[in-house]
Amino acid sequence: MVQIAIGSKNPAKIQAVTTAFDLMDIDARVEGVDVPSGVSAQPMSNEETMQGAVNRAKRTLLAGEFDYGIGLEGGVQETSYGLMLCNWAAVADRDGLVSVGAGVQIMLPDAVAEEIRGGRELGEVIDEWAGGHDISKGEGTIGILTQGQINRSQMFRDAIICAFAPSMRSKKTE
Ligand SMILES: O=P(O)(O)OP(=O)(O)OP(=O)(O)OC[C@H]1O[C@@H](n2cnc3c(O)ncnc32)[C@H](O)[C@@H]1O
Ligand SMILES: [Mg+2]
Repeated sequence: MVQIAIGSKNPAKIQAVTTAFDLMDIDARVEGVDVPSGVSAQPMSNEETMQGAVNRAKRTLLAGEFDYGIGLEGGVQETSYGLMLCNWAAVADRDGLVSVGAGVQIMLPDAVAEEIRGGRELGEVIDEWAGGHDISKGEGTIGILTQGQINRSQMFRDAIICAFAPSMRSKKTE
């Protein structure tokens, strides 16, 4: 059984890891560990969000006797079509290898984007905008904006599978 630590206690993130390993047919024990991301509470670019995921993955791996540390981070990226929601996954292993993968991206409504540009966190803004509570722990902004077609857990699940792909390939050639 593979021992996996995920650098968050957010249930949507923990669920994403569990489902990703189920889909990859890997027998895994998944534990949530609270670690700092080392980036802003609201990362403002793809690069900063990716760095947050990598920091969490590395720190999580050191938190116990784990085979892999996983970091998941949400953020935003300014584009010529407005502010996009972006999400990154990182996997760190005992050999010091780190790999990353990303989730689908979606345009944020102008009213939401303006609040975030003004310095607020998406989690709080989306709750207000959608009239919800702790949306970031459930369907997520992606769930709200896609009418539930894609939820935060599914989005991170795919990002994790992409981040884990190099490890899967190296296992096969061992
Ligand atoms: O406990 P942690 O793991 O930190 O979980 P989190 O929900 O805070 O998630 P992130 O730190 O990765 O996300 C950074 C910020 O963006 C918000 N956020 C990111 N993606 C979101 C989503 O899909 N829905 C709602 N809020 C989101 C989140 O609430 C934070 O304010
Ligand atoms: Mg956070």
